[in-house]
Amino acid sequence: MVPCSVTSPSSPFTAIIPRHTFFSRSSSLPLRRARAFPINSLSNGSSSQFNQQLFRPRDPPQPRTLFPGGYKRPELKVPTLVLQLDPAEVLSADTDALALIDRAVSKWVGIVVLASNEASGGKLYEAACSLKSLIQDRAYLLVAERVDIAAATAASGVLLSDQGLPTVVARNTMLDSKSELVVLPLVARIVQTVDAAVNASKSEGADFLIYGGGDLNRVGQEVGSLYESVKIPIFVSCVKNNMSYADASGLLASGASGFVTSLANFGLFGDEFLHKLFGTVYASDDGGRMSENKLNVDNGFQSETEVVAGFVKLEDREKLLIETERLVLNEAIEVIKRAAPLMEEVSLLNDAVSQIDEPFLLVIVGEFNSGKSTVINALLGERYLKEGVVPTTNEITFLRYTDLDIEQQQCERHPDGQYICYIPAPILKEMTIVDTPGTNVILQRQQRLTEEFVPRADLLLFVISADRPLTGSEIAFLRYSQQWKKKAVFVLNKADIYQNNHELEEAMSFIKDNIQRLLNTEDVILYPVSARSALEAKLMATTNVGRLNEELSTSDSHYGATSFFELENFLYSFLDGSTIPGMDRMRLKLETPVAIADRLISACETLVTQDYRYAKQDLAAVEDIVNNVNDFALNMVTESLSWRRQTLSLIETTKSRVIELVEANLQLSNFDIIASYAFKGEKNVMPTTSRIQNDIIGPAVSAVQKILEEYGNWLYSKYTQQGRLYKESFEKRWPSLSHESSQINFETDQLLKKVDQAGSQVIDNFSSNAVSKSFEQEVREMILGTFGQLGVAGLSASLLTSVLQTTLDDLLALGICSAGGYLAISTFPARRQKVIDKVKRKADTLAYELEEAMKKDLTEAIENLDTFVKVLSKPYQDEAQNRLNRLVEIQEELSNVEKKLRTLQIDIQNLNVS
Ligand SMILES: Nc1nc2c(ncn2[C@@H]2O[C@H](COP(=O)(O)OP(=O)(O)OP(=O)(O)O)[C@@H](O)[C@H]2O)c(=O)[nH]1
Repeated sequence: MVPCSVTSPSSPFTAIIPRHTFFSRSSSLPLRRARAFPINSLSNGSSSQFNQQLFRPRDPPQPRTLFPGGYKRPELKVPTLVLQLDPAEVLSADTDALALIDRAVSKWVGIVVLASNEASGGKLYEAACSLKSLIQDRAYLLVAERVDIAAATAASGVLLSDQGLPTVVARNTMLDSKSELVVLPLVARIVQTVDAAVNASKSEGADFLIYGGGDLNRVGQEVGSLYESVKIPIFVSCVKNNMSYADASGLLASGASGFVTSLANFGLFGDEFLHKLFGTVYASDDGGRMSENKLNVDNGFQSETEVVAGFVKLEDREKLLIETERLVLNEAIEVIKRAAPLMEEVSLLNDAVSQIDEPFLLVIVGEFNSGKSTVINALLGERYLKEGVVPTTNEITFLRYTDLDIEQQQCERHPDGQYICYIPAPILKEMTIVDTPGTNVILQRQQRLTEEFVPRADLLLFVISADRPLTGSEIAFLRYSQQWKKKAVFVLNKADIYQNNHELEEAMSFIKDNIQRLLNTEDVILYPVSARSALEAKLMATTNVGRLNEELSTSDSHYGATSFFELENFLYSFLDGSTIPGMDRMRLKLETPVAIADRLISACETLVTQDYRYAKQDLAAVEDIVNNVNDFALNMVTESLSWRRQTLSLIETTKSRVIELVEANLQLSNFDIIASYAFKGEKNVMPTTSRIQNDIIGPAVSAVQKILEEYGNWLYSKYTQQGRLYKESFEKRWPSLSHESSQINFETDQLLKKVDQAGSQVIDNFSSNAVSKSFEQEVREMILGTFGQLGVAGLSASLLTSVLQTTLDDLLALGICSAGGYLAISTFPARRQKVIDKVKRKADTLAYELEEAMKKDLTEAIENLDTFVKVLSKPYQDEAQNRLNRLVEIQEELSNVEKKLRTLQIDIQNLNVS
């Protein structure tokens, strides 16, 4: 199957979806809430066990982040429209239809469902691919029924009919098909009845429902009746209905999260209709229910959204700051992604940015059994969380506020191991409390879950148990949390176990001193409490939480309980924006993402600096290899000297032997013999000449030829071997680049081919025959010169006899011209010397030419090698240089964004300064 050419493989909003968030409305109050059951019963009921099994976090094949506890959950802003499309509509060449889809997803539509409508698999696949590239990340794309096609096209999920696959099977099939998925696929179900809706939302774990069509009044009523029992979004199918404004607003008012529309119907709505519809919904006040939606709706039609809960009700100044912060942090995210594309922890920052205006997160941490759950229960005034001597908290548990009574509270269990529980405790109006698994549990997963969560905390409440104050693992955890610059408040719980005040004070000062040393600060807040006593006291007292603290703090004499209320007072003052702790709280909230960004940026800087150093080293290594040719050349020059010496000495020896022979043979005593050869003409070779040629020069030439051949081979093997060494060095150091350079390989191989050997050419051009001939010519000229002066009278009889037949005329002429024998003969040594000089000159010239030619061969070989290395090194050099340039740019970007973060930090610190 040809893969979709769609670039974005993940669901929309991936970048801003917090891993723990189950639809953004859970970040405040759910739009629809199920009937509540006690939190503890979640782990008791059989259906919940089934759920636990279904939603057991899958162990990813490889950790994808530092926080491998689970997947991200997609986030959906409601109310929204679901656009149902037919494959034929998508594949038609109707540009108006495509433009309408484009308009729909750019503003009103959050989910697009591609109906299968009996289309062939191929058509459906094609339509899904086109749709995906058309809608991009602007809406979720779900394929009806066909999990295989949803998986193949990297759609966001699948819509199942009530007869379709079980939800969990569909989800797991999609997860299995893409091991690198970080965002959970969406699985929605079409239901036709109230029972089916309840079943699909609870035991099946569907992400949202589409309530089947039919009479809108009836459907509206049924959806309304589901309000209490189904907490996931319900969209009413109105594909076949002509929706009036009254119908649509009625459905939304009854609790529907939106409705499903066809393209044709959507075309009829018009912007005014939609503005009016959604505008009314947001403006209406139905006792809080609709206003709760406003927190989460921001896909184009909530510009004047008014946020309601706790700290999200921000002053203009804070709002402005948050906007600036969001911009800077988004910029930081981009820079981090560029600087360290593999740094998966950037998802932390994404999460932090997306939660920037969510309620304050008070995160309770501590070793297992230290009393975290009891502390939280005491804060909440009810035994909402399980307590026990064995580890009881296995998941990150978010406690959020609900104004529904205790019977209606509810928990949502997420596949990534997190609970979100809604509790009507007043403190939760102002902050979300997060219970975490103990940090020294044997199961590493729990420890990891807590560690992962630390960066997201706005304030850590560190619970230390009085029976084991400050253990090694507590210190390790504290150190870890400080890497994220987290502010922590310490609680010494179970203070009731101390026999007396002295013991307590001793423990307090031990803990304080150590924490002060560890955190390098004097400012350590430590409350000794007995959470158990405080909880018992609260439970015994009146249910009127408003009066409770006051009454207990004055009436209860138990130290632990009383001091617990001091902790509570501190936390409340922390929540009050008009107090100094309250201002601190705002700052902490704003600083949380900045601290994460800081940490990631500094990690990036370390990485980039390291990369820069590596790139520099690479560049230097390339230059070293290139420069090494000089060293190699020097060595070669030295080594080549011996070759030249050998050659020259051979020529020298030859020269000496020739001279010796000349001197021995060109004697006046055997002048007649030489002269007889001279006069016999060129056809007769003198014995001296033939000895020079055959015995001396001939063998010498062969010997020189041999040396030169060996020299050539030596040269060739040396520089090709060196060339290969260079090549291997490059390939070994940068294996990833070597396969790309096959063209380079070819070019460089050509360069390493044998050089033309000038030395051999010189010696080949040197002919011993020609040299002998020229020598003989010289001798002959010498004889004739001498003989011409001597005259015929000076010649011996034998000489005359031998020459008379052929050169009588000349001899006569010579004799007539002769001035005197003595004079003639006396010039003989000088003439012989001339011959010897000529022999010497000839030999020296040859020696010179050979030496130059051998040097030329060497130079050429070195130049070839130099060019070879330069060509070979070019891609490596370019790569290192480009990397270096890019890293310099990134360093600059990092330092710019860091400066902005600094400014932001100053602004946050000056939050109260107008
Ligand atoms: N004496 C005494 N015992 C306490 C106090 N607070 C909690 N405990 C007991 O300590 C045990 C552990 O309490 P939990 O609240 O479950 O501790 P936890 O830290 O939440 O435990 P995990 O969730 O398993 O990590 C329980 O038996 C509690 O009753 C206290 O103030 N005094």
